[in-house]
Amino acid sequence: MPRGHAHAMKLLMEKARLCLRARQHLGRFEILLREEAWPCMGDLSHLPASRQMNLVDEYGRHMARIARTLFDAIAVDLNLDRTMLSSYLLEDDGTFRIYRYPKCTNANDYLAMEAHTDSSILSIVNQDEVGGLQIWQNDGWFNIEPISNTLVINLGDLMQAISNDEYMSIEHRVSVNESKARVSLCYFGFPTDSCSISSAKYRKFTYKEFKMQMQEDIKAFGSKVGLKRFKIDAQNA
Ligand SMILES: O=C(O)CCC(=O)C(=O)O
Ligand SMILES: [Fe+2]
Repeated sequence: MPRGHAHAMKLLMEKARLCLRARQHLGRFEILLREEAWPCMGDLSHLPASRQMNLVDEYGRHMARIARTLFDAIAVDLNLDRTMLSSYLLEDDGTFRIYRYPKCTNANDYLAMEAHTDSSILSIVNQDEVGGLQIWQNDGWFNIEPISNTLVINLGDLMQAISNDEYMSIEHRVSVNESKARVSLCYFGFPTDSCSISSAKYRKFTYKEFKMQMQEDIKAFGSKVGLKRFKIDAQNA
């Protein structure tokens, strides 16, 4: 990708992503809405804003329920301490994002979202029929083809730490589409701030420490270093 273009694209996407018209605490969820999201919500757009918000809130509650069910099943598999389950995944504090990725010519030269791992416990992605989500697998990028009425679950960094690397955080990115804008609804489940995470391969840290370290790294290096910071015997960047 030409360097100048990559930079311009990055700024553009950052701007688009951070262009939050509303950042509201609606009861249980922090909801981040991108300005362009509403017009493309199709059958929702004719509804009054308060009704749209109710739907978003309701959707978030369903996502929290699904996240809880999945996490609790994984917790049984991992034999996690049952008293810790509610702090490992705090249902009341999920983050819900609605993304709209504009169509873009020269799709091969650009990315809609750079490769990354989620910092969450787990994330639930609902992508539309345009597609574009890709995961890194077997040394290559693998398309997650959209399947209607199907959600994609991405495991995040904190799941990896809790599970002592048994459930690995997946690296993913979003490609751009030349002819169609893409919309995705993404829910991210997180622990409580004070939740203490420890496993054989990681030194003990709280979710709050993880977040603070991430913010420091982003400031210093422009991107997160992530779990490597907490890995025992790892060379910290
Ligand atoms: O839009 C998507 O499908 C994925 C978004 C994503 O990976 C993220 O927000 O972390
Ligand atoms: Fe992600």
